[in-house]
Amino acid sequence: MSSLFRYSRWVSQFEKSPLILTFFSTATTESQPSRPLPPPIRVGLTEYVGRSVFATRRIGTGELIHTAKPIVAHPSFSSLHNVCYFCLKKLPDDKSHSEAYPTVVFCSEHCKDQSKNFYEVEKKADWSRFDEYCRMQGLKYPLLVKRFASQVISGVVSADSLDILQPATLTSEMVSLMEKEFCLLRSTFQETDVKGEQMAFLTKEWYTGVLARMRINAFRVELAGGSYEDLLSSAAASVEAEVAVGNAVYMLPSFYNHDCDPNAHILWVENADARIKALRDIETGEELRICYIDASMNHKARQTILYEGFGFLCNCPRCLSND
Ligand SMILES: C[S@@+](CC[C@H](N)C(=O)[O-])C[C@H]1O[C@@H](n2cnc3c(N)ncnc32)[C@H](O)[C@@H]1O
Repeated sequence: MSSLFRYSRWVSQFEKSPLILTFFSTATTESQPSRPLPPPIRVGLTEYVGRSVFATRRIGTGELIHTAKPIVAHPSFSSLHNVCYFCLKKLPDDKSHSEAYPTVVFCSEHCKDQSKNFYEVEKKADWSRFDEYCRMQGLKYPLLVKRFASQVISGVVSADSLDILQPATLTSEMVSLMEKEFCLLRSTFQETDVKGEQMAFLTKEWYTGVLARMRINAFRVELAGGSYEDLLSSAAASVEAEVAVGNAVYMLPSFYNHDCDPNAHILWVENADARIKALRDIETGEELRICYIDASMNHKARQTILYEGFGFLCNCPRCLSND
């Protein structure tokens, strides 16, 4: 069964009954963090832009709508030695290190424990050729696929767990450019004692299907820092953050469509756990949208980036009014 077919099947399930997705996420009243409430949102179909997220009650400006843990996250090359290899939290200076890869550091026993299964698989292999190729080509998503494949081999996630996400349309040229990184990924696992049947999912079709989803759904994780609790400070800090510490894919945040004048905002305070907050009052039934890009750019620049990076012509009210 092809990935495309599986994706279409999910879409037709949505058409029959809009699904309320609550997994990987919690909503809390910030004063009562110990009693998580279901998030005040549902995922449903829109007329023109596939699935989207809708408010199930009125949401106030600045409200934390929900949080989301990554399905898969990986530090960027430049952050490998100063963030936690699992949660991307900045390491204290005495834990940061300059030694060459493969040394990696976890920020806590909890993160080490969470990583135990996939890291046992990952560290069996010599990743130098794969990593060097990705570094030279400036590729970031193959690192996420490497981590996802290690998670699948270790049995903590299933190989089709990202199939529900919308895939990018890949040209045959894009697919052929992926050949080399795919072969390096597979041969690196093949050189270990991982059994053939544990790697049976690792086909070129699987690889391109996962990468097609990451191209559209992965977020650049930019940490705002632990001291920013108020919404405006967090938003400003996220824009000013020097560099992204890594990339991550989430389930629920992947259903938010884009708007150049959004009513919601995604931010990261101290690690790759995402927070979605309301930027203004949102009415029951209203669609929630975030901004995928720098909204301060002009209309033409925004349209170009959204088309080239995400493959769509933005239909938000701001773009439709040529602003
Ligand atoms: C991260 S997904 C959002 C969820 C998606 N609608 C779905 O059904 O899974 C991004 C994709 O949604 C569509 N999309 C999001 N925002 C849009 C917008 N403002 N205008 C047109 N299409 C949009 C595009 O197809 C884009 O590649």
